[in-house]
Amino acid sequence: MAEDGGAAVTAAEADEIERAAEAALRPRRLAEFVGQRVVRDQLSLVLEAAVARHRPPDHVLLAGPPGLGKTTLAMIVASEVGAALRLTSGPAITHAGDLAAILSALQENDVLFIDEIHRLARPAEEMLYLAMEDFRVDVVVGKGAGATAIPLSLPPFTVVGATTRAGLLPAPLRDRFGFTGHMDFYETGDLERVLHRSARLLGIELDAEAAHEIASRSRGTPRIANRLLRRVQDWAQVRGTGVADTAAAAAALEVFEVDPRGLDRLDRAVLRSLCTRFGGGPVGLTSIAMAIGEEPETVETVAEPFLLREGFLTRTPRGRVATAAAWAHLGLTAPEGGPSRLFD
Ligand SMILES: Nc1ncnc2c1ncn2[C@@H]1O[C@H](COP(=O)(O)OP(=O)(O)OP(=O)(O)O)[C@@H](O)[C@H]1O
Repeated sequence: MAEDGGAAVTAAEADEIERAAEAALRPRRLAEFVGQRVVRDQLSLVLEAAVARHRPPDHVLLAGPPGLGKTTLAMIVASEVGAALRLTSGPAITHAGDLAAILSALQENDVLFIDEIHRLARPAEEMLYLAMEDFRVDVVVGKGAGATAIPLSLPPFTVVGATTRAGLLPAPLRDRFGFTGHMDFYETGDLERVLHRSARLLGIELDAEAAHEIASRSRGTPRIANRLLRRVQDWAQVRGTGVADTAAAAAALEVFEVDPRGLDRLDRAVLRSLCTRFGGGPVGLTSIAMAIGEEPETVETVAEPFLLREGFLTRTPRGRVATAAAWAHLGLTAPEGGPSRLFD
């Protein structure tokens, strides 16, 4: 049976199982964090300097596509400086009052992780500037003309913000971060190291060729690599020899519809709609998202960065355009004078 057991599980339970499996594989210290050498070196300097000065580190912004390790790094920041971590997210803070409650409960040196910080509501954003710069929050008491702002000073703390869309952050907020780490997709070799580490933690025997096969189909993303490893583990235990070998990897990846270039259903749906419904583009992101029944943000943050990087898609001022590689990958013929003409 698969790791989520034979009994029916709800979608929420399945999510919970995935989250727990993910949490068990998180590196706890910077030295265990594989890849992202530039960000790791920069962060290591910032954290060591803060520890030497006995002061909380500067606020840190982590930018990059989902699943590259932003939450993991936020946890590492807290553990490296021996601080407690508080977690929240932009969408969870619907009123400035929610943020005021979180800020006023902070203890000295705490690390406050704000995921999807680009989705903070404007009044909360303004409150955050003040808190990050002056360690102060104005608590508004009363309503209308009688409302008064009572300043409340906060202990020194560190904000670690994560965003998939750094461009959406207003400049005043971006400027309050002393350090921005730009996270990029992982090289296959780094993902192989992530997989070997995860296999050890999961108690799976993983051979080198299988690790390479899984890594090269993981879209440069450790979260995906770990998820595929668990599916290969399922296949190996149920249908194979128990060892995550090349046969298990190839079979499991086929079952879960991950193609040899690492494209999954969403990626292929984006490319297919671009080619077959919109003649290869140019077409707007919203039209593509509507055609495949997805949110524009999902297409933009989950599928598009990988498709751009792999050269299946380009962005032009008039919209998204499928490249010759996209047509070829789908086994389709580009229209006469097709994509190449569009790049003139
Ligand atoms: N450098 C790494 N080394 C080993 N494992 C990693 C690394 N980066 C991420 N992971 C693993 O990938 C998974 C996803 O990481 P994480 O949740 O930190 O990503 P994220 O960037 O915060 O994603 P999102 O923004 O979607 O929440 C975790 O299980 C973590 O163990």
